[in-house]
Amino acid sequence: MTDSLLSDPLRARLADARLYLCTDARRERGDLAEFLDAALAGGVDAVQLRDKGLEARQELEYLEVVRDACDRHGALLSVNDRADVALAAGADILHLGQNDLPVPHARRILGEGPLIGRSTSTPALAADAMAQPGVDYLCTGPTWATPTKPGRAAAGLELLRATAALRPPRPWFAIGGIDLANLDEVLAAGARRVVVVRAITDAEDPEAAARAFARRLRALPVDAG
Ligand SMILES: Cc1ncc(COP(=O)(O)OP(=O)(O)O)c(N)n1
Ligand SMILES: Cc1ncsc1CCOP(=O)(O)O
Repeated sequence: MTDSLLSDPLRARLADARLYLCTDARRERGDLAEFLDAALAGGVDAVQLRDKGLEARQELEYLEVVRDACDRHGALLSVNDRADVALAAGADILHLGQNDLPVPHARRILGEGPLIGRSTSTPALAADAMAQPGVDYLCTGPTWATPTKPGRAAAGLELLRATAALRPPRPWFAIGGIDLANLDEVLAAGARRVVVVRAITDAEDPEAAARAFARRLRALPVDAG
């Protein structure tokens, strides 16, 4: 990948992102649109539909709703795991885990278009991902164990401190068990961007929750990455 983050409009938008929401398809599409309008009005910068139970056709139907909501609010649309679905949905981002498509293969399918994000769970994996051409951002965690990703041990705040110490040249996000009550610990560990699920999807007032995250995340400067 090139490191010309700010010369590419999509990478510039990613560099500005602080709050990344993953949501499942538990809501009907009309309710999903309303929920997303609230979360995006509150300050969510990127939305991923993360629902392992959907077939591609259903996923695309839901992604239309997410695409429209992101367009209304100028946010980035992210697709999890599948390069074909990302292309078909006109996604801005494809997010890949350690066991998903290798980045060069995904890039071959995607061409120059969407950005690619990579999950990491140790500082060594983060360093490795940063060294890979084509990785546009990292996501590291789970910081705390979470029912949203069962069976995965907590990596702890130490993972965030170690990742921050690497001074990643690309944006990096902390994930896993993050909520408004522990956000200060996440920020103190050096993270400046977060991915959240339940803290917004389960919030009584998703707009207020997103606004509180965004205000506190945007109060601090980010590094070049
Ligand atoms: C933005 C973002 N970050 C991390 C993940 C987790 O991806 P992965 O490790 O591949 O796990 P699954 O989501 O596939 O269960 C993500 N999806 N999005
Ligand atoms: C997808 C994923 N990958 C690592 S933790 C996680 C889920 C985070 O969800 P929550 O914010 O509800 O803890």
